[in-house]
Amino acid sequence: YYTASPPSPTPAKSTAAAALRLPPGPWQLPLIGSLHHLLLSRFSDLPHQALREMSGTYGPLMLLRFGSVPTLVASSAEAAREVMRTHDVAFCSRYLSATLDVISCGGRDILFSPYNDRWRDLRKVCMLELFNPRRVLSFRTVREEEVARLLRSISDQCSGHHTGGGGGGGGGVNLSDGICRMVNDVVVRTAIGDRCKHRDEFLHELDEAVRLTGGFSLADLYPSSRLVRRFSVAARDMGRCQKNVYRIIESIIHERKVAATRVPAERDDDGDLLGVLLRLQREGGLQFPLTNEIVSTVIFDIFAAGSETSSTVLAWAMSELVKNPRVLHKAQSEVRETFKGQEKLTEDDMSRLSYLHLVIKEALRLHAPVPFLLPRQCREACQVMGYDVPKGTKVFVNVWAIARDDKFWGDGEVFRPERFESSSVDFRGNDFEFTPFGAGRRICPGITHGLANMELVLASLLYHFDWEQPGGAGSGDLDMTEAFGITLRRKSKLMLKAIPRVN
Ligand code: HEM
Repeated sequence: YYTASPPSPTPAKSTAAAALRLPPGPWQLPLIGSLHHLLLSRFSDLPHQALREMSGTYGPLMLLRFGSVPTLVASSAEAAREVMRTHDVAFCSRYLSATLDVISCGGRDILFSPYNDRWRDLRKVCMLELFNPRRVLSFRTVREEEVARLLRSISDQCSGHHTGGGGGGGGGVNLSDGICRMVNDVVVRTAIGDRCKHRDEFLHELDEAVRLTGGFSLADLYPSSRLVRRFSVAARDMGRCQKNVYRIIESIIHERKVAATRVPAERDDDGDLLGVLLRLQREGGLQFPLTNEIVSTVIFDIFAAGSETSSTVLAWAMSELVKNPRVLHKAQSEVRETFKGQEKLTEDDMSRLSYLHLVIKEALRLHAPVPFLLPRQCREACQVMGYDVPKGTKVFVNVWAIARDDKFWGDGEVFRPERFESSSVDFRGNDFEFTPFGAGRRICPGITHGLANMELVLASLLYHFDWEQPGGAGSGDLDMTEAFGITLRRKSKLMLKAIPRVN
């Protein structure tokens, strides 16, 4: 046994590695490295929690080895600041695991692309066409329509128009699925101008992708072993998932191209992101050929990153509200008193609320949907908090743990939106205690978009319905178990009883 195996992906250079001052970490075994510490932990299926516990012993900057992959784990605000601000240039590339390699077509997208000119260009196009505040605002009607559809579907379930458990009784409304479909419809409409008729199949594949890309499958632990990859169930499932997802997206692109040739006069190139990408593909203008594959990967990124995150946070926010009746009552009173007598809420109304925004902030704090951020990779050897980090090391920033750290938050595990009332701590990448969207060059470009997708729906759910656990269960009984994947969802679907509010 040795305490720190050569962290560099080139173990032959062990003499050079021995001279390095590597970050601390638990002892390692040949072949599996530090994996047994994770597997033997009481949080074996929740690595973000297991690593938080380990950081209590080894400190805020740890070096572990999972299979053959040296992994740096940052677990404090100071360590996060070093990674995402002080050494942002060194850590702004992505680590492409075997499963991520498959779903991102070798990192030819934005989310998992290495730090290069193609990533910069694609990100710039999306910033201009999708993410800037003016553009986000222009999609307001889309959000209002989709929220109205969700509310109608919940009302229908309450009045028994829908089979499968009425909202007023039985098993309750499946709010997880309702929210997920609604947010996906919004994001897809903003990216391609219309709903996706294969939406449910797409969401099913996305579920699979989220589960498979957590980073701890055999293929991800031994990325250089062709044998492991060949026999890995996760790699095989991921391949199938990738084929299905790209078949759906390619059919959307194909239909769009055919429609454009049929009625060229009605072609609105700049109406949505897909139109812009197809125009750029025809006209050139980027520093690289915009192939069909790249267009598909970018559209997939937006569909996936946009809907998975916001719907996960919304499901957690509703769970916390039902679990904390005091907060639910306060948020509901604010919405109902502010808009008393109004038939429905619009986006313009959202600026008149204050507590609701704190509820969303607190849900983002307690349930950072991407617990380790998207994995980064050290591009050049550097020193972090006095330790050497070798080039090629995979990096996790445990933002989930940092946002619950009692040293900073006091009662970090408690859902208490009021904590933000007198605090200037924000999630836009400057306060490293709270970075659910990341920070630095790879910060999420969809913050405004994501917030807009959450505010109106949460306010409307509270305005139009009362919410309870089905079957008269008390609020304390609500299952809050997490399911680990590249995002952190609820393990069980959120089933709640919706009681329409009578004005
Ligand atoms: C609650 C909402 C959201 C959360 C919490 C969230 C969180 C994140 C996180 C943690 C990252 C990785 C950051 C890093 O590594 O530093 C990310 C990246 C990204 N997000 Fe979001 N996101 C949200 C909404 C959205 C939306 C609505 C979109 C698009 C419509 C979007 C598109 C992206 C893209 C394209 C990236 C990749 C950026 C890059 O690698 O350069 N996100 N997001």
